[in-house]
Formats: sequence, C-alpha cells, structure tokens
Amino acid sequence: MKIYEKAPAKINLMLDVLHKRPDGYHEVEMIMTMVDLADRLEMKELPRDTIIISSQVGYIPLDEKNLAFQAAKLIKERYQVSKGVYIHLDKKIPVAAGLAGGSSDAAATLRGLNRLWDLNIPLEELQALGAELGSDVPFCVTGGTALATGRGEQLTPLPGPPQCWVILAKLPINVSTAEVYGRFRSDKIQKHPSARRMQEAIEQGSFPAVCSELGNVLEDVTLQMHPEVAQLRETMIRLGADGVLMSGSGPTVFGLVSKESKVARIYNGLRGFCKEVYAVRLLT
Ligand SMILES: C[C@@](CO)(OP(=O)(O)O)[C@H](O)COP(=O)(O)OP(=O)(O)OC[C@H]1O[C@@H](n2ccc(N)nc2=O)[C@H](O)[C@@H]1O
Ligand SMILES: Nc1ncnc2c1ncn2[C@@H]1O[C@H](COP(=O)(O)OP(=O)(O)O)[C@@H](O)[C@H]1O
Repeated sequence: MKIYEKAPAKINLMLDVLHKRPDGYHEVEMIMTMVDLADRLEMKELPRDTIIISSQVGYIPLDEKNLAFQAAKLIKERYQVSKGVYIHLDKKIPVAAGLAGGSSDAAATLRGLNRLWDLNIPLEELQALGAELGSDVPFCVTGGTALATGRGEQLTPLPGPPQCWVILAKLPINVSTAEVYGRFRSDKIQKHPSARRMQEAIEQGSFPAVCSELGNVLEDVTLQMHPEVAQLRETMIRLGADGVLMSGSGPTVFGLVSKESKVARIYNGLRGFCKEVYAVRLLT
C-alpha cells in the first residue's frame, strides 16, 4: 500500500523570546500559520525492517539525520512496528529557511505512518512524539494557526488570519537556528511584539491590524549577520507589500499582500535580485 501526505511550510506572524531556560532552549511566544507551499511525501510499506528515504533534491541528508527518518524510527520503536517503510520526499519548501520544512516532513511522516500502519494514535500523542523531534514539529502535526509557547511545543489553536497573498523570498544563505538563538540578547530588544494584540487582530479579522502587529525579535540577529536580508526586506516594503517580516530564524522574508493586482509587480521586482521567490495563499 502507498499513501501520500502534504507537508506545508509555516510562517511566524509574531515571535517573541522571553528568556533562556536552564535546559538551553528559549521560552518563546509565537503565532504561527501555514502557507500553501508544501513538500509531498509518498510512503510505501516494506516487508523488511528498514527505513529508506529518497528525494529529488541532493542537498538534504537521506540518512538518520533526516527528520522524516527520525520520525519513522521513533514511531516504529514506540509502537513496536517491525515492518519497514520507503519514504520519498518531493521537496518544494526551501531548506534551512525558517519555514520548518524538515519539521513539517517529520510531522507528515508521523501522520502518514499512523494511517499506513493503522496505529490509531490520537493527535495529542502524535504531537508529544513530535516534540521529541523538534520544537516546531507539534505545531506541524496539526497545522492551522496557533499560539505556541514553552519552547514552541505548547499550542493554543487560533482562528485563521484574514486570507491574503504571501510572497516568500529566500536568498541563497544558510542560517542555523541554534546560532541565531545563541546570538540573541534580550537586553538589545527595543520593542517586543505582542501575542495578545496579534491574536486580537486575527480574531477581529482585520488585515491592516495583522500587518501592523507583525514582529520577530530574531530578525535583528539574522539581519545583522546578513545585511543582504535587510536589503531584501526593504525592497519588499518599497515594492508595496502591506506587511513584511522575516520568518522564524530566517533567512526567508515574507510579505503579506491583500490586493491580487499588486502580487505580480512585487514578485517580478523581487526576482530581480532573489532567485527563490514564491507567491502563495495562506492555508486557512
Ligand atoms: C525559530 C523557529 C520559529 O518557529 O523556527 P525555524 O526558524 O527553525 O523555522 C523555532 O523556534 C525553531 O524550532 P526548531 O527548528 O524545531 O528547533 P529545534 O530543532 O527544537 O532546536 C534547534 C536549536 O534551536 C535552539 N532553540 C530552539 C527552540 C527554542 N525555543 N529555543 C532554542 O534555543 C536550540 O539551540 C536548539 O538546539
Ligand atoms: N526532511 C528534511 N527536509 C529539509 N531539511 C532537513 C530534513 N531533515 C533534516 N534536515 C536538515 O535540517 C536542517 C533545517 O532544515 P529546515 O527544517 O528546512 O529548516 P528551518 O527549521 O529553518 O525551516 C537542514 O540543515 C537540513 O539539512
């Protein structure tokens, strides 16, 4: 039997870091939502007790470093499954981009193997398994829109933000999430974004309020390391995006745009100096 799962990318509409915890992680407050840019996973049962990963791209690990491999291994061990699985990752989400591509692949693997092997694991249990793989994986298990606290694994579902276009632009720069958190200094923060005000903006369905509440305290860290990301951000504002922010630890910058008539102009303007540009819708 063969099954398919979609693994969409996430963006952080706001991200605040409260403090560093004794376990080395940072306590965060984030509002995350999914966009219609997704990897596609094909999963096929194998009679042998093995996990095989393939992909059409050559720049991700295909061994135990792959998050889909780790998810399959975890579920097999925890639920004593002796069958194997072949997983093909059709990668569409840019890698190490702040869009949680690997985390979403891990979450899709958990959902997919739950179906493939009729394990009937409840969603909350899948999320708890996901938390063992990465801070963003529990959110990716259910998707939608949520307030994430703790190290990102404690989730409160929210309604979807008002529908709009999302223009994503990623320069060919690799950013390590651990390094960005490592360089973060809370005393350097001028203004903290507010989860409460972003939540209100979403609940009111106010697109202008969502745009004005966008904020990410990791942005300054990545922009200082890579000034070209700051230029990209400025260009997106100049081209007329209604709200602009870096997603997660970056380097992807996204622009929210309400009018379809503006999308082509912004997209084409960005393509001038950034090869990877996507114009997608929110997954509400
Ligand atoms: C910044 C965010 C925002 O959504 O996303 P990305 O930019 O990675 O997409 C997340 O907090 C990233 O989540 P994720 O990528 O799953 O991180 P993990 O694998 O759990 O952790 C990678 C490393 O980041 C640091 N880390 C991560 C989460 C957190 N709350 N505090 C941290 O300090 C730790 O150094 C950890 O070793
Ligand atoms: N299935 C996967 N897809 C993409 N990257 C993966 C995957 N599994 C492991 N990785 C590794 O995880 C790292 C972070 O990738 P990714 O999840 O795309 O970043 P981010 O969390 O910044 O969005 C990369 O260095 C990549 O090599």
